[in-house]
Amino acid sequence: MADKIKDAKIVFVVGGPGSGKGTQCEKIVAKYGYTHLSSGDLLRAEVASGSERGKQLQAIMQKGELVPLDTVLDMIKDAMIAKADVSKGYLIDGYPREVKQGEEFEKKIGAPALLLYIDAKAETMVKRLVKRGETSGRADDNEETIKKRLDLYYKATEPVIAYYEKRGIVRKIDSELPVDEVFTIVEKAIDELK
Ligand SMILES: Nc1ncnc2c1ncn2[C@H]1C[C@H](O)[C@@H](COP(=O)(O)OP(=O)(O)O)O1
Ligand SMILES: [Mg+2]
Repeated sequence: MADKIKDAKIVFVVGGPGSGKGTQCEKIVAKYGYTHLSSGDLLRAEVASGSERGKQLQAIMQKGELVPLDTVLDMIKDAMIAKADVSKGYLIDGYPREVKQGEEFEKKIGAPALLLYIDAKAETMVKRLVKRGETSGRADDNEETIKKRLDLYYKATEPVIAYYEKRGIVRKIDSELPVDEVFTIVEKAIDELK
């Protein structure tokens, strides 16, 4: 399996909830033809399927907590294999959420070539999420859960950035700017990979 995807670029897309990861990933897909895998979307699809596993996941996500590592990693891996023959690159959006998740990913799948750190202020993220909550239908886009997700982001996910910074693969993206300006910075980071 690792063989099948070893030539494809792996990009981790890391940032707080509402920072704009999904928005930028969509634009990368449109321009570069990468495969976008959002761990949250994969999990929500499982919930929507109504399976027993989905029900357990929903309870965890509603509380703003992290779901078990193996569950997420298996889903990402299956989704990557499914696209292995056509994919030039993979955007792994919303994963790793903690350093351990990154280590496990590398053991089972491969090393990232780049980490896009989508950076916005807490205040900005809250505003965007509350707004997104008006239409997203996401059970976790409410103020109480948003606060928990932000706390968990600062505690568990920021160390991920420090971990990969040591390898020199982190590109910090100022996501306070308008979407298209953010993308201009993103494009430079992706173009460096070629
Ligand atoms: N640079 C930007 N300026 C203004 N709004 C933005 C933005 N990037 C994203 N948004 C909006 C779109 C969404 O409604 C909301 C959250 O964006 P998202 O891409 O869904 O975030 P994430 O996937 O990181 O949780 O904020
Ligand atoms: Mg998202």
